Amino acid sequence: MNTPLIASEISEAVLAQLRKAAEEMLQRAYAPYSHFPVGAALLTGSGRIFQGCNIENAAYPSGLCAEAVAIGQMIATLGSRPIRAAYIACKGHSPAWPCGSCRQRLNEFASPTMWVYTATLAGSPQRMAFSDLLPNSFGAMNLQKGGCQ
Ligand SMILES: O=c1ccn([C@H]2C[C@H](O)[C@@H](CO)O2)c(=O)[nH]1
Repeated sequence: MNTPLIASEISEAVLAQLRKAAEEMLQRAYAPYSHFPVGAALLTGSGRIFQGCNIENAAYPSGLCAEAVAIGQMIATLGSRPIRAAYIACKGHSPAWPCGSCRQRLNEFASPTMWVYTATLAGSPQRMAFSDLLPNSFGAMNLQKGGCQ
């Protein structure tokens, strides 16, 4: 039987740090085509924070999402770590939840109790458990030896 996991709380102080890290990225975003800067910050279990911004490209599909860049920063610095929380910042009128591809990217490194926060610059953050953002996900478990038999 699967026991539902309760996500561990993130303190107000750490959330403020995460928000600052994500919002800082809005200044660095390279989004000349969509004019939609996105900033992402990832909190690892050990308390490290990794940042990323979207990086667009004239060949549109070659652009990178902020979450992908933040994951790249984490992997290049520390290697694979369970992500405890992700914060997505945008300047729009409504908060932006991670796109479908980024949900899958985050799934690879999400701790079982990961939180996702999102907010505009002006608004207060909304939060969801990652498992509610991507239920019944496809992941490493599916590819374990014998997984297809
Ligand atoms: O989760 C998302 C969704 C979109 N974007 C970026 C991609 C593109 O540069 C811009 C508009 O889609 O927003 C992200 O960075 N993360």
